[in-house]
Amino acid sequence: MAAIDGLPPLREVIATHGLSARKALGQNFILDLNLTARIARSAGQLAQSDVLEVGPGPGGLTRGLLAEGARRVVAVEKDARCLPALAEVAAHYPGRLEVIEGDALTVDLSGRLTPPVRIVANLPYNVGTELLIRWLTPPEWPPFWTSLTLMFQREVAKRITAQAGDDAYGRLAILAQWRAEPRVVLELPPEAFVPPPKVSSAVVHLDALPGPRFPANLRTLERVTAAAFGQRRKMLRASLKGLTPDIEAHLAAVGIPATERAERVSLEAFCALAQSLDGAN
Ligand SMILES: C[S@@+](CC[C@H](N)C(=O)[O-])C[C@H]1O[C@@H](n2cnc3c(N)ncnc32)[C@H](O)[C@@H]1O
Repeated sequence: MAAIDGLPPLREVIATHGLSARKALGQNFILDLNLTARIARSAGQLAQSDVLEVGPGPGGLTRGLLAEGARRVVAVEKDARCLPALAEVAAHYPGRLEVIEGDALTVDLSGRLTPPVRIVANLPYNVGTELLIRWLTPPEWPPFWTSLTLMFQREVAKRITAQAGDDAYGRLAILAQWRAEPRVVLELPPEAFVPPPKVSSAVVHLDALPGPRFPANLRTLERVTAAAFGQRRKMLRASLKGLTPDIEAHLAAVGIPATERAERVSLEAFCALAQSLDGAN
């Protein structure tokens, strides 16, 4: 029996195309089309947007995005075995799905997407974190994307949304919250995937801010937070002394106690410290 979008159910697609999940590619598929539709809806205004989907696999989330009205979807998939299944989705939605066989870490997408661009992905966790950092650190801001809606291991989702004082607070929270507005929109148990992974997952949605939340130079902010969180249990006057001999004066200038530890310092205070180190205050 056809699924709600008129295409075959995903279990049938997987059986027809012999898509046994490959661990090396982080393949944990979502086969429930109600769930992929929910994830697609959490990406926001799809009707006016081009969507970059990374890792479409057998096409469950792709179908959700198209059924929910995405203007166009450009999908990058590394596993060539998935291409025939994705071609069937493309035929069902003429002119709206372009599938690129390639590695999301190296593929050239220039000229393929028209703003506003929303990025949506259920990716292997390591690839997802690397891409998130890359999407948050382009040389120019605002970036080419309007929002990111990404599946992560629940622990990583916590690291992205953590506040000063939380155990999970660190460089990822600072970077994500400096340039974007992240929030967890959905939590998923292992059983939501086939095969089930060992850990729970969460979908994080990040809206790009028009400009950084507080002024700071990206490279300086990264240097400061790398040093501070590299030795997160140490007092800042110790963990940051490698940056400049007069670190205590800079800390005092921006009102951060020299005895404070990185995990208790707000994003705003880290930005002020970066500005002070750059002579901008
Ligand atoms: C967790 S599965 C999700 C598949 C599908 N989106 C879903 O929700 O059921 C991850 C997908 O990403 C693909 N993938 C893994 N590494 C990739 C990479 N570097 N570039 C593009 N796709 C990749 C895998 O082949 C797989 O199809």
